[in-house]
Amino acid sequence: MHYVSTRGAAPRLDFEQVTLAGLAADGGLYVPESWPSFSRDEIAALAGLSYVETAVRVMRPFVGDALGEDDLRALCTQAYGRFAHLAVTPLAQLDERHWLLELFHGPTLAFKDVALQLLGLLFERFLSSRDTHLTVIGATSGDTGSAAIDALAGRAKVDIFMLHPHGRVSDVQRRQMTTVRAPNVHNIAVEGTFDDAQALVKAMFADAGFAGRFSLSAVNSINWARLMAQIVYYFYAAVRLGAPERPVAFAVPTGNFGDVFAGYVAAKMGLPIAKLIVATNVNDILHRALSAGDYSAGTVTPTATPSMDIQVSSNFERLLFDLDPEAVPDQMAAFARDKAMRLTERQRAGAASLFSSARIDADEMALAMRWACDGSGQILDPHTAVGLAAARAAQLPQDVPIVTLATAHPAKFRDAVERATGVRPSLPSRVGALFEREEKFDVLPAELNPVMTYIAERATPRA
Ligand SMILES: Cc1ncc(COP(=O)(O)O)c(C=O)c1O
Ligand SMILES: N[C@@H](CCOP(=O)(O)O)C(=O)O
Repeated sequence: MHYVSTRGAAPRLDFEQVTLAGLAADGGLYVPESWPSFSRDEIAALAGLSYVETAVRVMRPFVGDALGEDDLRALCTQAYGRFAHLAVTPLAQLDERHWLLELFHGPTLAFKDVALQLLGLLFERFLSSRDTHLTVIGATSGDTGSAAIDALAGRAKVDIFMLHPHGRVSDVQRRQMTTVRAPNVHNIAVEGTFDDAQALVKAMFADAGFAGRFSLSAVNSINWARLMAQIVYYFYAAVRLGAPERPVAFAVPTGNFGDVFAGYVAAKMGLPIAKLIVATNVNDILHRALSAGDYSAGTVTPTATPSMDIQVSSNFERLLFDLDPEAVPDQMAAFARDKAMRLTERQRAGAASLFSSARIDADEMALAMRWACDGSGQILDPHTAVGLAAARAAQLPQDVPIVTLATAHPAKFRDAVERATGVRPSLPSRVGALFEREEKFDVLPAELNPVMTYIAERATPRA
């Protein structure tokens, strides 16, 4: 399997190279040259398999020759052995048609663990045979940062620099990052939004001198390996609910479009997905893009779902490329210039065949939380509640089960959950004594030079 850039001007890479590279040198995102395809029989044969076995079957075509099947199995066993639930990503039923896919049983209580626990091991594996030190730079609105730091803390040959928006993540999210004291972990709070942090990360990749000097890599979903690992749970859940015989719909609380793009890939591979429901909060660039073709970034409004307070949605570029590749370089140039661009007719029609979207405000989110709490005793995190509100509003045939991705544990957002439901969820013991540990982070302006200087002073140059 080889990978190409959405901008068409970066080298074609294999899986090992694409994992270590993160972002493409031309500013684009790597995607597989073609989608692997699963027959109905191959999908049916996933029934009854463990999460690890499902992961091996689904990811094998993407990994190609970079790892043998036994090696891939060993890494998955190690990664998912750290999850607090034997099923890794269990389903919970809310009523006769609504289900939750619980993705928060990993070490840092969010869906990011599913991919990042594996990515940490892939980095270690690929670096073990190379004389290279990796400098991982990432941007987080809270969850990617904590999951990436957990996955990389203390690993040899890697430093991680994680940028989060100062004062715009929950206290649990911040402490999960800033109380990790491994010497290879560096937390930077930027005085700006997540979009500012993400733009800084992309600008550092675009600086060939800097990227080359420090061997940069990425843990955000711009890194293909992140998305690959997220495809697995769509197969795992759909097969449990009757696929390939019965199509299943998924409602996905969305910010950077990574999680839902993994669902799109699952559909391209042959999984019968009736609909992918894109749920945004009031920062609704994706809802406007999918419903009206208008991809234009406004200012970011802080909400009770901070992980989705995003107006520049990186992985949307992968969808646009898949639907109309020639249009992408000009569209991205227009977006970089004007913070706005329009989808082509081909992109709109292609997206409409699988996606629907909804913009969920604070009241609708709180209502969904109370509905789940009163009806089935389930306490949802606010992001999951945004997904569920969109799922309940979706127009789909009655016999299609709708799975809402439960992307975080409610205890990560205790204040918002308590405000909506009156219940204050307690933190699972696996996160440790977060509130007793000392925090360490530095605050920097959201400007390229100070951030690059900070990193250059601490990172290990390429060997
Ligand atoms: C809890 C939670 N839900 C939803 C999302 C949105 O996911 P994505 O950025 O892949 O669209 C995030 C952040 O990525 C998150 O942390
Ligand atoms: N919500 C995210 C934002 C970054 O998204 P990613 O999936 O591209 O890493 C977060 O929690 O940091």
